[in-house]
Parts: sequence; structure tokens; C-alpha cells
Amino acid sequence: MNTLLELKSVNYAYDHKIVLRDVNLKIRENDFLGIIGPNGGGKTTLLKIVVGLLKPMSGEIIARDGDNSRIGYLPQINQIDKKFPISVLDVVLSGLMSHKKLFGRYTLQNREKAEALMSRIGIEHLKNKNIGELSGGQLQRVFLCRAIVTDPHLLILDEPDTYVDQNFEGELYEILDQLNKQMAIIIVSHDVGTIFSHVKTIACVNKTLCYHDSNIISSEQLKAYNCPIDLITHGEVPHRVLKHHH
Ligand SMILES: Nc1ncnc2c1ncn2[C@@H]1O[C@H](COP(=O)(O)OP(=O)(O)OP(=O)(O)O)[C@@H](O)[C@H]1O
Repeated sequence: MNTLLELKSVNYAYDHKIVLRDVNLKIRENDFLGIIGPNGGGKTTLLKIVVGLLKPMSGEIIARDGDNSRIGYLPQINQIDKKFPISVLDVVLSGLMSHKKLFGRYTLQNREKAEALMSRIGIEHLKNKNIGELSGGQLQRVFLCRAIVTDPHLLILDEPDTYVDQNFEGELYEILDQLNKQMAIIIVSHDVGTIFSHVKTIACVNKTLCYHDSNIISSEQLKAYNCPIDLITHGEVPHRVLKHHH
């Protein structure tokens, strides 16, 4: 399968404090990679490097498209001024900004595409509302539409389950399974049980990155990867790890 993006020996530090060391990672078409790891392990930093928001201290990033224009990114915390007078439809359309000439107008096709997506994600009825009127969960659906309106080759989601309401969580993963037929997905989550039942491969990030070419992982492997997280499972999970009884 074609490689979309490759990180080679990437290192990153904030103020001389090393956060990522010698990270190697290949993202191929139709990958569905789950990134797990302890708090402060460097997951968000890694995503920001992949998106191009942070430049690595050393190492190489090789993108098939030559740049990061075909990446859709749903950050962990969306900093948006809720008082800013902008409609839901315009927020979704703003995902196309970098693909347009400066001051270019949105075409009818752009609008139809945005509306079709909003209908798929269940927010079409909100299209003329001001973003300040939305709940957190509704706002996140809007941002998901904005991230995919460009038909990205790679969609990146940073802990979507921390802000998505429970009703939408199951639906979100169904949508992601569908989207994965057209694009690669990287998702960071602390809800290990839920992501394990959807992702195809797993990376444990705790300063270094350990790649696991399957969605079945055991506590022993996590220990070997130096990735101290609890395996919490619920629902239909392909592999369960139970703590020993004392
Ligand atoms: N802008 C910044 N300046 C300085 N240090 C930072 C900055 N952003 C993150 N860090 C530090 O870098 C380390 C990695 O942070 P990062 O947010 O990438 O981890 P994470 O694995 O995403 O954590 P979490 O699971 O808590 O979201 C942490 O020790 C964090 O405190």
C-alpha cells in the first residue's frame, strides 16, 4: 500500500526538554492508527509535528503529497471565540480556506458539499445558527465536518472522546469506519477499549514510539513498550486483559 507520510528519526524538545526521541512512523493509505500513551507522553506533540504545526528539532518528514495540504485535523481543544459572529455553515466552509485563492468566494458546489456532510453528521438543521449557540458536542461535530470538507487523505483526531457527547460517541466511530474507506485516520484516545475495537494498528507514545502492527495488545507488550497505561475494556473488544486476582 502507498505510504502517505513518513517520519524518520524525529526528535522534539520544548525548552531543551526532550519530549520525542528518535520517532519513526509510516502512515499508509487506509491506515487506522490508534495512538495511546500516558499523560504528557508526547502524543499531541507528535500530531502537531505530523500536521506541520511544529517543526522537529531533527529528523525528516516525508509527505507523499509534498506538503500537509491533504490533512484534516481535529485538535484536542478548539480555541474558538464563541462570540465571533459566524454561522455553522461558514465554519464548515472555512475548512476550504487554504484551498482557495485569497478572498475567493465559495462556489455552489462548495456549499452543497458542506451541506451534504453536515447532513451526514446530523447537524444540517444547525447550519444557519451562530456557533455561539451550540453545545460542546454540537460544536465538535461542526469541527469534524470542517476537518473532512476538503476530502483529506489523512484525518487526525486528538482525543475526540473527551468532548463528544455520549450519544455521538458510537456514531462517531461508525462515521470514522466509513471515512476510513477513503482516507487514513490517526486517533489519540485514552479510551483504550473503544479505540482497540476500531483501529487496525496501535502506536504507544511515551517519549519514544513503539509501533504495534495489530489492534490486539496485551499488558505485557505495553510493559515491554514502556507504555504505562491501564487496559480498560468494554463492549466487543477482541482481546481482554484481566488483572490477576490476589
Ligand atoms: N507548549 C509547550 N511548552 C512547553 N512544554 C510543553 C508544551 N506543550 C507540551 N509540553 C510538555 O511536553 C510534554 C508532552 O506533552 P503532550 O501534550 O504532547 O503530551 P500528551 O501525550 O498529548 O499528553 P495528554 O495525554 O495529557 O494530552 C508534557 O510534559 C508537556 O507538559
